[in-house]
Amino acid sequence: VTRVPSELLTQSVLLSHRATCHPRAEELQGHRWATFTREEICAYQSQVREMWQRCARRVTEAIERVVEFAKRLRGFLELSQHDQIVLLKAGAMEVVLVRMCRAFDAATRTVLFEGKLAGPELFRSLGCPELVASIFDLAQGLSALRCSESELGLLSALLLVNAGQPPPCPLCVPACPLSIPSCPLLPSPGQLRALCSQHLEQVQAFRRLHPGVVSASFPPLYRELFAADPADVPAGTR
Ligand SMILES: O=S(=O)(c1cccc(C(F)(F)F)c1)N1CCc2ccc(OCc3c(Cl)cncc3Cl)cc21
Repeated sequence: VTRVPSELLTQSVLLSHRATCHPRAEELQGHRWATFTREEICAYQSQVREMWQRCARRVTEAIERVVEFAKRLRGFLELSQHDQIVLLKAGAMEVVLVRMCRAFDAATRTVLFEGKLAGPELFRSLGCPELVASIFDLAQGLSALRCSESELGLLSALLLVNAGQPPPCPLCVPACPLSIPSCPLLPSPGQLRALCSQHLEQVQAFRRLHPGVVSASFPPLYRELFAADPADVPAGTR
């Protein structure tokens, strides 16, 4: 096994992270983002299907950037395609959720959405205020850590590599030095997993309320990751 010096590894993870985050770090620094007007917020709040479609498109774009990040991680492309898909299906949304903290503004508790700063109320028409609140809480907690891009990149790589593994039980962590050190401030693997499950539940609830909308107007990757019918044949095996 070729041992890569840790600083080389960190450097390559940082470069992959920087190249696949949006907005880029330079755009976030010093840029004063506008907030939505009352009229714009009311318009977003009055459209249920359109808001779901907008968010599904944004999530899908964010996941596509995480896929690109993974492909640039040393060794990822050496994995079998099956293993690559397993890790991405289990971990991409967790990385998307962690990356959101970069676009969170702690002073106003708002997050960038379609070019402007949005509070949780903008997403009211999604019909899942608890999930939206939990996502904002996660972004707030992570942004309070003031992680560097390098630290976020390493955390993202760890989440992908550990994706699908059962979260370490509190009793066995001390005995297993290789697990992610439990840091009280970092989101626990269980917390991220719970957010992803809540999102999945909400998608199922939306599909029951609005039959046909997801299959007719959501991005194919979103459908494959979050709304695959048992009858669907996974794209990778077509
Ligand atoms: O749409 S985002 O640009 C977005 C951006 C800011 C705040 C939100 C929200 F919504 F969290 F406040 C959504 N985006 C980017 C990264 C991301 C991760 C999860 C996500 O889940 C949206 C969603 C869907 Cl698709 C269906 N049911 C409930 C939810 Cl929360 C969206 C998202």
